[in-house]
Amino acid sequence: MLAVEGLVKMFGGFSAISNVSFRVGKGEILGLIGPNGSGKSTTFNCIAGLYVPTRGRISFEGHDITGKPANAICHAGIGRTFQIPRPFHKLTVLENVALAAWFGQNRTVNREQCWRQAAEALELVGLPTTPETTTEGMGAAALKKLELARALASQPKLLLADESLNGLDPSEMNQAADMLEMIRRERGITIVWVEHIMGVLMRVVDRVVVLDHGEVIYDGDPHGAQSNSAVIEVYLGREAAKREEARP
Ligand SMILES: Nc1ncnc2c1ncn2[C@@H]1O[C@H](COP(=O)(O)OP(=O)(O)OP(=O)(O)O)[C@@H](O)[C@H]1O
Repeated sequence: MLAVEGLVKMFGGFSAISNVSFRVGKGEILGLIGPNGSGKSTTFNCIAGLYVPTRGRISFEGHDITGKPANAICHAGIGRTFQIPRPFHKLTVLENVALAAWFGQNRTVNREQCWRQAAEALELVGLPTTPETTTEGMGAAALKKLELARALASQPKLLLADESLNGLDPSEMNQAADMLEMIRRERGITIVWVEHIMGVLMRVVDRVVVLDHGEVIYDGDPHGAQSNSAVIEVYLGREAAKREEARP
């Protein structure tokens, strides 16, 4: 469904990502992980149309989307969440999501459809669908759900979920992971989940791509990643990797 090939992004003379390639199959949940500064957000932003890649190719459902702007990427069927939710606080929760349905589908749906799709998205993430609910007093977990509902309202085929667990406590993290799994199950949406908290993610992803210094160091099943010495090294340090290798 999504193919990223030889992606390079330079900021001046610095390569934030130097050679990133991976594929995402329809219906998959892929975890894109790596330590701080490994290039996850840069890769994500190249796919979502916030950055124009320096080199490489990104294709979605067989169409070249490299360098297309964010609105065109969204209209093509790729929805995204942001690490820091920034809803319009002057609008109600339902209005926030209805607006995302309207602009996310390039204004091709009518008003009634927008309200209905907004209510469906809110229901799916477990937020109130009542027209008078405001964003006032919403905590981190509820704001993340609203962010997810806004992305879902644009009716994406592929959802790019950016560090959805940031700022959540352990039980909220588990709920958020379960929710992504439920979204795939209920809506058949393919998901790329960018995250740096490895544990919870491993439970629900089908495959992980691990980045380090802007390159892919592992692409495979989650269990394999947990025993892969290169992955252990970047997460826990060289000594932990040696101990792991020495284990009988
Ligand atoms: N706009 C920019 N200008 C210059 N350097 C940048 C820019 N954005 C990212 N970088 C650098 O590119 C590298 C990759 O950053 P990126 O944010 O993609 O990593 P990340 O894996 O998402 O990290 P984190 O988990 O901390 O969000 C880092 O060294 C970062 O400092």
